Amino acid sequence: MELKGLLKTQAYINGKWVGAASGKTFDVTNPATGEIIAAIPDMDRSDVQKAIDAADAAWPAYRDMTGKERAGIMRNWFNLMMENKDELAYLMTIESGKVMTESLGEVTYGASFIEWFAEEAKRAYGDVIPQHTRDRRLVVIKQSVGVAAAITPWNFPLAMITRKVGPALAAGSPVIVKPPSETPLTGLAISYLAENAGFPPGVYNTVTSTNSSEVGKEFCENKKVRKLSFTGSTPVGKILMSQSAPTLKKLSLELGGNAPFIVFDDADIDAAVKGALISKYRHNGQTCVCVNRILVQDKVYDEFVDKFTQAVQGLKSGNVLDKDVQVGPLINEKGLNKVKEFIKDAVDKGAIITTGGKGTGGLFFQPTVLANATQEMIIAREEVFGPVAPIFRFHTEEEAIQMANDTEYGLASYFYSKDVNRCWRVAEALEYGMVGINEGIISTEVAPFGGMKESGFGREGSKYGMDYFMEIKYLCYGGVKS
Ligand SMILES: NC(=O)c1ccc[n+]([C@@H]2O[C@H](COP(=O)([O-])OP(=O)(O)OC[C@H]3O[C@@H](n4cnc5c(N)ncnc54)[C@H](O)[C@@H]3O)[C@@H](O)[C@H]2O)c1
Ligand SMILES: O=C[C@H](O)CS(=O)(=O)O
Repeated sequence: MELKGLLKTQAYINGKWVGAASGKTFDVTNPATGEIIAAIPDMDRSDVQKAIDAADAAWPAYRDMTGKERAGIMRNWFNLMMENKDELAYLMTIESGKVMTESLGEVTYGASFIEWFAEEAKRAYGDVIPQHTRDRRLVVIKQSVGVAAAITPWNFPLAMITRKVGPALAAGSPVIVKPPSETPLTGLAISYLAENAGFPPGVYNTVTSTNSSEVGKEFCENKKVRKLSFTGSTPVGKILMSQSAPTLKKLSLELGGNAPFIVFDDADIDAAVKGALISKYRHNGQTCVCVNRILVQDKVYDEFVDKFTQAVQGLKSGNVLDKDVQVGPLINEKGLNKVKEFIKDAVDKGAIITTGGKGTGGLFFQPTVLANATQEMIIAREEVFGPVAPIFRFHTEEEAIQMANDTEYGLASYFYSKDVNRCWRVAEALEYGMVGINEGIISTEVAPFGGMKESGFGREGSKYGMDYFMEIKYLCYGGVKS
């Protein structure tokens, strides 16, 4: 696979490809090989201010377009992403270490948000309200919120961007994207496709920087930015929320998780093993909705541990560019060391490694299963963000729900049971924004993605997604002669 023109090494502001005013750059490296892929602009606040000014200047004309006109440009962009799927996936794999099959899947998943919101752009319906007096007429309209900034994480270099800019662009809001310094190249590539799709200059902007806290402060403090949508860790989400208070910035926060995966004794165990495997080891365990804790009812605990261990041992490692490889590297040393630290803590507190537990060179680590896990272990309370599955034992439904909810996070959760009444009871009792019932993969553009508690607030995708980038305005017409 060769790069045919989607490797962009400059940032994209106001319809132009530019470097940092300072001339500074930073390297993007391949986590699977350690090789440098490219050097790209290391921007500061003055560069970001230029992007914000360009977006603000483009806003009036863009918001005055009809939803149908915006939809046409978005449809072009969706088509270009799909036409360039292989090259986008290749770029994503070499900069993120995501195995090729998952990168191909992410391009389709990420592009689906543009397809979905191109359609939603034509349906930003308001209301006509039956008037409360004879001489008035009441109408509600929805309008673009204004310039929207997006800060995104490294684990989904394309989909976390399109899940934000899709509703914004559909609503008539120009965007400034700050992709992660670990994986910015895919974001720059889709900026090039956005340019070719026909977005007017200033409507779509991408700034690149290792000075993420400075960029974040500019987004929070600059009054021209009306909306900030962030996806990343909970600690950073809290920083942004406190920084946004002085300007009362509209916020959407998609933050960390600690997903429970409950297996009841009436579950289809083979289906539960399959669901837990794909949900846990997707992107090497580096997704916010990956299973972080597997809770298995006493009667089926040993059967599940045995079958799940065997399934994990069947996962194929190797060259992440090969389409049959399922296990890639961790994103960096910090991620690798966190995995090792969590395993050591668990083993010191009584966990038993049934498979894995060792590094295999570089940033690669064996998919690992820990039996005999307990609530005292760090891995019970924090997302490991790596290929480690701790398996906890429980006795009653009430205990399972208590264990599952015993966390400050509330993003995704999963459980397997064939008892319909139990399914309703448990689904309603789990304190999570999303619940997979006999299913380990739940994310889709047609359903609302998001969490509660310290996993953040707001929803992305679905018919609800655009409302986070729109203002609701009430018009009251008086003096109407009946
Ligand atoms: N809820 C979701 O949809 C979702 C999706 C993906 C990842 N995540 C979470 O993200 C985390 C992993 O991603 P990560 O390591 O990139 O997270 P991170 O919070 O370290 O970084 C996310 C983004 O924020 C930027 N950033 C870092 N510090 C900042 C600051 N002080 N001000 C402004 N921006 C700052 C980074 O450069 C990056 O672009 C995990 O906790 C995972 O659960 C959540
Ligand atoms: O890691 C976070 C992503 O939101 C996961 S998913 O691709 O949306 O399931």
